[in-house]
Amino acid sequence: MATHSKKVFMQEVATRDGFQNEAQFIATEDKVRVVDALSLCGFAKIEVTSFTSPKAIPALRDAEDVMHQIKRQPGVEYTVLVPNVRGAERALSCGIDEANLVMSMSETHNRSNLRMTREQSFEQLRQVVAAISGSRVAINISLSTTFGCPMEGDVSEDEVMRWLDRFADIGVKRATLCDTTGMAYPSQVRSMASRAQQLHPDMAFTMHFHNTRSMAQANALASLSAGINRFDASLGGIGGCPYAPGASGNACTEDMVHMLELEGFDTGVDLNKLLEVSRTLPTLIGHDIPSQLLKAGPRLALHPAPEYTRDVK
Ligand SMILES: CC(C)(COP(=O)([O-])OP(=O)([O-])OC[C@H]1O[C@@H](n2cnc3c(N)ncnc32)[C@H](O)[C@@H]1OP(=O)([O-])[O-])[C@@H](O)C(=O)NCCC(=O)NCCSC(=O)C[C@@](C)(O)CC(=O)[O-]
Repeated sequence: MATHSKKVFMQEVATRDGFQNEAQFIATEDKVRVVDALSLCGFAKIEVTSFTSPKAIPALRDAEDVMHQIKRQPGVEYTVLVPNVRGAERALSCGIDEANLVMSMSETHNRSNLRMTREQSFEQLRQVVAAISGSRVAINISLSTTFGCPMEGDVSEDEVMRWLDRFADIGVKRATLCDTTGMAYPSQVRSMASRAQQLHPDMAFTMHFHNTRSMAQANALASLSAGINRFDASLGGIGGCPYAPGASGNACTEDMVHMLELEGFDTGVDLNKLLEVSRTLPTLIGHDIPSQLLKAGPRLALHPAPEYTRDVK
């Protein structure tokens, strides 16, 4: 099952998953500046924004403007979050590379986040897939609460596989298994990842972890051991779903890249450039960020020894 490939695809989500959760509106030009800087860091994909209801997510109400103003770099895929047909129409008018569809594996979180039953969501997304299929725009489905729901508890593997089957049946070839509020743990991740790939060997899977309970890095390694090498992560570790109680920061991109590179994986991401962008975040969003690497530096960022060490005989 495990591919043992050393290539890892990093997919940056801070300007969508991170900024959606900020109380203070981030100016459009600042969002564009961050996306443009991230575009030069070596990511496979950047989730720029979301085409959700501005009443639900006021922080991203400038989605069209951001999409029209960013400077796209060759080799980077630009994706956006799409919850319904209206969102897809808006997104397609902006020349997206990928529509990242979203629905939850738990009924309660779907109702909370998207104000639809899962069946209603699926019907909306089915129409989106039918409209986009055959065009140059790729389609990904992000399955929220795959590893547990903060309101319902555990979600069974069978339930996740049932929805994966339904999306595969309508032609979706990319799927993200999302741990919305950091409930996933490594053996659960290995089991879910193995079964999903066994049932859908032609589907490209991504893992989307939150570090709510400090298990994101362990879960990333568990995913790799099960053969999944695509990861969403968020600059500075910011983010979370505003409609999931207890949601907090995503897996932090720089912390993950640092660990994966030490483990011999090729992430393609320039860690120094990334840290430069991360360093601008606290001022931009007006608060501290969870990033450990920004505080500590890479493991060989050494400190001068205290003067007195020279006199110790
Ligand atoms: C799904 C809806 C729209 C339903 O919201 P609703 O209020 O039930 O929508 P509606 O269809 O009844 O429409 C109400 C109004 O919204 C408008 N509307 C409707 N759709 C759109 C749209 N796309 N864009 C712009 N406007 C829209 C629509 O036109 C109408 O306007 P009005 O007539 O009142 O002027 C809403 O609940 C919504 O936008 N929810 C998104 C919530 C969200 O973004 N959550 C965070 C992202 S998901 C996440 O973070 C998890 C993830 C992906 O990271 C993975 C993980 O960790 O799990």
